[in-house]
Amino acid sequence: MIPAIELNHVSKVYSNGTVALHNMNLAIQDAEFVSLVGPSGCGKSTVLRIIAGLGQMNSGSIDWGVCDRKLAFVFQEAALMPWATVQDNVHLPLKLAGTSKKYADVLVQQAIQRVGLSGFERSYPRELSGGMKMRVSIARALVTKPNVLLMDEPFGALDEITRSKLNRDVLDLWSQHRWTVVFVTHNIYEAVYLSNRVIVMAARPGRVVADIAIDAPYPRNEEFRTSLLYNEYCREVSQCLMATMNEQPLLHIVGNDYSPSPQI
Ligand SMILES: Nc1ncnc2c1ncn2[C@@H]1O[C@H](COP(=O)(O)OP(=O)(O)OP(=O)(O)O)[C@@H](O)[C@H]1O
Repeated sequence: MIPAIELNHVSKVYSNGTVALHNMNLAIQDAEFVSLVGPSGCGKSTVLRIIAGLGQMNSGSIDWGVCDRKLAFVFQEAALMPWATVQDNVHLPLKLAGTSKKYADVLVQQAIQRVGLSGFERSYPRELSGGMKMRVSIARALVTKPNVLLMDEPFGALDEITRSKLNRDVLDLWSQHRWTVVFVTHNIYEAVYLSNRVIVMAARPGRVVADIAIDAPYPRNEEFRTSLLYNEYCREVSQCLMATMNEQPLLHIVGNDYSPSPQI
């Protein structure tokens, strides 16, 4: 099967010499829910930005197996326009795309309803909780009917209960729409709960160190969260993460270039 997104030997060095990614390979299948976890600075956001075309790679390539590719990005900050209502915020990408007002109104209403915010169309961001703002942000991503959803720690700033609720809602939406999802999180429990696969990355330079299939059926519910299987997967991911923390850097910077660290 041709992967929906395939990173081949992708490397990224920022202009200040930081080797954010080195020789990263990752194949994501159509309709897969894949989470990236790893220590701070290991390049998770860089991967998302490169997939989204928001950043250039220095070497390597991305192959796309998705026909009619439509990407949407959800950031950690809801980044809503404070002066605009919920419906106007959700309408923004359609306005930018020049979608007719009549069709856009239908899409906006559908997206707001999907994220459970019906009745709040005319509310302003200041009148919403953190979780509701994040729902608006998700609605704004969904309104364009994406087939690839890139989420960069979308629930990192939320309390645990709100995060759990949004996790369930995202899984419900995903089971209906079957987007290909690449989800960045620091939270092992969230990653295991949501994903078909958890990719563990290490830092300096950013690279994949483990690819763990979460072999548990969907729909996943509270029963799964309290199961032995879930706990075992969380422990496995956690152990991989701990192992990455104890590693020595593999690369060092030489001018604007980088090369393997000398073996000691
Ligand atoms: N624009 C930039 N210029 C220079 N270095 C950058 C830039 N953006 C990121 N970096 C560096 O690249 C590395 C990877 O950053 P990135 O944000 O992708 O990591 P991350 O795993 O998403 O981190 P976090 O979990 O803290 O959000 C880090 O060392 C970071 O300091």
